Amino acid sequence: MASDSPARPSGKRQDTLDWAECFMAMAFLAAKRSKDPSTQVGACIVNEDNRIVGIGYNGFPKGCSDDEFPWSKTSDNPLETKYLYVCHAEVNAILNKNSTDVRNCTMYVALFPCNECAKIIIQSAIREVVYMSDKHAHKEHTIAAKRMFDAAGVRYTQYKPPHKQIVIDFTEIDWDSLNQVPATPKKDDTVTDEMDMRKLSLKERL
Ligand SMILES: Nc1ccn([C@H]2C[C@H](O)[C@@H](COP(=O)(O)O)O2)c(=O)n1
Ligand SMILES: [Zn+2]
Repeated sequence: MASDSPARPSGKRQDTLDWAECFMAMAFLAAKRSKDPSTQVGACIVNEDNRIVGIGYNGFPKGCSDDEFPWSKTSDNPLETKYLYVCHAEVNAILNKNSTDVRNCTMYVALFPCNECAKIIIQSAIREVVYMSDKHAHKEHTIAAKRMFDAAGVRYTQYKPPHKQIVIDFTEIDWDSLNQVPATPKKDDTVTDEMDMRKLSLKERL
C-alpha cells in the first residue's frame, strides 16, 4: 500500500497560510517600513506562478529625506503637506519589480488604489488588484480608479482575511541560541561584532 494513501494522511501541517493570505501579509509587512505617521500602505505584486516580483510601501522618493520633507496632512501651505511628495505603495511596488515587467500579475494592496496609481497599474498590464480596505470608496479618486479598472478590464476583489491577525514570532526557531552569551563581557570590553552587540543588549534586558 502506498505510504501517501488518502487513508493514511502524510502528517503534513494543516495550518499554513494560503497564497492570498501570505501575499496580503507581505503587503502589510512592507507597510511597516513606511514613515507616514498616519497611514502606512504596502503592496505586493505576484506573477502567475505565485512568485513575488515587487514589493513597495508609501514613502518619499530617493534623496528626499524622511526627516526634512513634511509628513503633515494639512497646512496653510500645500507645499508643507506630504501629498505633493509621497510615492504611493502601489507605484513603488511596480518600480521595485525584479522582473522585466509585471504583465498579467496580481497586486495585493492594503488600501484600494487611487486614480493615479490605477493609471500606472493599468499601463503596466497588471491584471488583478486584491485589496483589503475600501475606506475611501466614496471619494472621487476611488470612483475614478474603479471606472478606469472597469474600462481596462482590471479585476478588483476585496480580500476577506480568514484570521484577524498573523503573529510573527522570532522566538519560534532558535531564540535560545541567541541568548547564549559565552561569557559576560566586562564593562570596558570592546564589542565589535554586530551580533554580539545584539546579544549584549538582549542579555541586558533579561
Ligand atoms: N492606495 C493608497 C492610498 C494611500 N497611500 C498613501 C499616501 C499617503 O502616504 C497615505 C495616505 O495618507 P492619509 O491621507 O490617510 O493621511 O497613504 C498609498 O500608498 N496607497
Ligand atoms: Zn495611489
